[in-house]
Amino acid sequence: MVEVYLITSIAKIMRLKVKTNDLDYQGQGVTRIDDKVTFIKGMFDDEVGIIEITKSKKNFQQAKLVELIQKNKQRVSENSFDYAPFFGLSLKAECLWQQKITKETIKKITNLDVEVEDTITDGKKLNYRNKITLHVKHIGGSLKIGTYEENSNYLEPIETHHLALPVINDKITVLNKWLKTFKLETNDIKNFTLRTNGKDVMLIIGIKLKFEGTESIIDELKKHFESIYLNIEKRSFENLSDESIHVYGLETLKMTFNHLSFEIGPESFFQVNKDVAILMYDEIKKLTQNHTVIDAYAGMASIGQYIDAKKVYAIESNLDSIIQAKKILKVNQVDHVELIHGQVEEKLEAYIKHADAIVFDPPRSGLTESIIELVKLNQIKTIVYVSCDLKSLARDINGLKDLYDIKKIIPVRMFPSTIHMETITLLSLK
Ligand SMILES: C[S@@+](CC[C@H](N)C(=O)[O-])C[C@H]1O[C@@H](n2cnc3c(N)ncnc32)[C@H](O)[C@@H]1O
Repeated sequence: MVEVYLITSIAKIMRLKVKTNDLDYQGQGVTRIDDKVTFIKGMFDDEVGIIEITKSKKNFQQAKLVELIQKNKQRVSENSFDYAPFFGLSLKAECLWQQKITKETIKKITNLDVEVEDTITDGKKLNYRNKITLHVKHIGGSLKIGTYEENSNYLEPIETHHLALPVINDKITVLNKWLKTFKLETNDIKNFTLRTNGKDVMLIIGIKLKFEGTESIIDELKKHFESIYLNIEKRSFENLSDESIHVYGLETLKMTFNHLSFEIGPESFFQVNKDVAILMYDEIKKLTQNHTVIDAYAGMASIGQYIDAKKVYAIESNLDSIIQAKKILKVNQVDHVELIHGQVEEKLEAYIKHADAIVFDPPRSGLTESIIELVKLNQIKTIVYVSCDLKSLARDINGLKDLYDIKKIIPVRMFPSTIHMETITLLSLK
């Protein structure tokens, strides 16, 4: 029985003492209060704490931790950040949680009981991201950079981003200092994206409009960055649109990736955690050895170039990635990869007959029904499905399960200390 009692009730603030018994897929402690499931931000499972209810709905409640009284044995710190809720949890517990939610999500959506393998990890907790976007807002009379709290427009100013590589943090210090010195009036800077190859740093300044003073800002920042782009907003409020204008220094950053190298532009897709991406690609390499492979959603065909396949057909819709990939194939002396520019939905049919394996690495939305039908129609033998979203992965497995068995499913701790992860699933034709 969960111990719950009212500590205070002033106006609408309710403080309760509770014990959690589960850790949900958002990394929040879970308990029941008056038969309502309650999710508590800041708590893990098996903890006692004083909480405050922040939202109450018919079937569930949302709460936040006010004071931790008894901690989970796997808690290694009481600190946490909105963008890194698992900062306080041990490596072991984080990996087990990834296995647990993988198993549960697959079971819930497909009704299949799967054995989930050990999580792939390099053991790092912090300072791994080679790309970070920081938002910009006027606070207390000056521009501040920081991250937005989830589902809010409150900007938390930061001096350091704990997930970013140290070289990026050096530049965050530079940006903070610069914003303090040059009291900018503009409301037109939306964000700063910083990308690095570990040495050089590219700054992408996201702006709404080119405003008076843009040139002098660039002149000032030139002293501190190896490469600068302006990214002018089109219609959406997405981080990067197609409108990136090179204004200073290197046009691309050279990124080494084991025996390969890549040129990263402001919009090229590249794995944000390079060391773990190499571990993930090593696993994909084992699963596709000597096959004729379609690398679907290929980016710069980085998987296709990395694996030991007889032949790879790499399909990618982003032209910039295809252009970069074309240049880099020569540099990497890779001749087994054929690049195909276009949507997987349109191009797969023409190439599927030549292949005996497909590597799918789609965006969060996963595959379309037409792609699943095409795969089933062609009875492709091996599918390696790399996913960054468990729900769409499970939905797609559900569509394939009458013809395919899950042979392996491995969580990949690509984004340590956060609730985000990747998985590699090996599916074989029955
Ligand atoms: C998760 S990334 C994977 C990139 C690559 N496999 C890697 O490991 O670097 C997904 C890629 O799919 C591309 N993409 C998104 N929708 C697509 C579609 N319908 N057809 C082809 N490519 C698509 C994106 O441009 C992006 O490069």
